[in-house]
Amino acid sequence: MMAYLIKGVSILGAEPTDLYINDGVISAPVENAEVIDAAGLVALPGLVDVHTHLREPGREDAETVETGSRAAALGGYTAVCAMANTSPVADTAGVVEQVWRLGREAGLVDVQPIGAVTVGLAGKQMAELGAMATSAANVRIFSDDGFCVADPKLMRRALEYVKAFDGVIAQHAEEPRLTEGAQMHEGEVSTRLGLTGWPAVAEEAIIARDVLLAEHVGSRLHVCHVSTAGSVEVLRQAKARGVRVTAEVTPHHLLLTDELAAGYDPVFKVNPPLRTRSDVEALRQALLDGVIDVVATDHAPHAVQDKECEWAHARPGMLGLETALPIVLSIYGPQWDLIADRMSRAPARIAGLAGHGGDLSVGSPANLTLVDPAARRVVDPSELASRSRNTPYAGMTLPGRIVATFLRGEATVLDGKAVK
Ligand SMILES: NC(=O)N[C@@H](CC(=O)O)C(=O)O
Repeated sequence: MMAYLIKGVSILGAEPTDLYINDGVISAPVENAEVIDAAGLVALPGLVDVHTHLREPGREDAETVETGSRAAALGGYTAVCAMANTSPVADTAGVVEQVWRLGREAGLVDVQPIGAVTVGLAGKQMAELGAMATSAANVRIFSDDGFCVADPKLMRRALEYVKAFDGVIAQHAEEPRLTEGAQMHEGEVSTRLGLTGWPAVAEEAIIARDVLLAEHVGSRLHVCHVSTAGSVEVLRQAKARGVRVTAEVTPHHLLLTDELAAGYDPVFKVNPPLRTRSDVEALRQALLDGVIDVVATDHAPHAVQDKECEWAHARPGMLGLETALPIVLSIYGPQWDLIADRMSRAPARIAGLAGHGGDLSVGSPANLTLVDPAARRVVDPSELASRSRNTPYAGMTLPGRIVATFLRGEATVLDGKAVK
């Protein structure tokens, strides 16, 4: 294994220093290390995504574990949690072990499978959560993402069940009766465009119900892709009462608004939908306050035929892994400690991923990324490592180039390029 000397790097914005990597860990100085000139670069703990769609098994035309892992490494990630809405659904020990094994084989990031809450994501019958938890994949997060666990009795039972192994239910909060036929955020713009609306209350009502259920049974709830100002208020109150709830926001909900639907370009169709400017402002503040714990990408690759079609027929979802850090940097600037917390430490804690989200001290696992905050890059969809092209940021100039990423001391990205 190669040893590295990362020369003159700023750890989380501190004074430049030399960082050595040897034998998979941050080490004391060693001889014969490969020197990386890191003047002007910032070292962060490797990013961790609690919400990634890798599409394998089933939709390898949109993404595979390997292509998604490469996109993740290029985005500065060292671990991603793979959502269960594959085909077949990741609702058995067999499927989660398959995804976990594919992640190991790709060897670019740690791929931690998420298990489905219900069989086939159908919301009727609880999946074998225990079997997934005790499998080689060691599943701790369970989610029907793409669908809401709408049945309150089933949600309660799932919350109770995962307590036995300190698991967490990650809820896609969407009251399905309130979003039937929905195409975009319900508001002024949807009225103008004549598209069926997805009202904010459909998200807020489920979060309100679920924090009460989690409180009642004393279990852990995680809320996926929070998108409205009202949801932030529900979460703020629940946290103040001590409910064990965590929440994520996506880069696109921190940046984009429903006005973008006006061109009917399906690249802006996503679930939950892009909201209003005041929602965006509330989400930004909530991430600062810690009411929202993490930035999660909800990286949702889709094949061309599923995206480049009429708005109503297009699948919802956007790419996220390769642009997340630049988007966050463009919003918050060089607040490195905040970025490290919301994109690495907190997600590693939620997902129970020991070895990630560390402090880069000597002896700790060398999971880290080097960023050039001064570099700017125009997003070119054809240059992305993802197998899909559905980025909403095409043509935008974003700050922050990911120069290198290390997974347990092995370089996965060097000079801004994937090593394998
Ligand atoms: N977030 C999305 O817009 N899409 C997700 C699933 C979903 O939440 O609908 C996907 O898997 O494509």
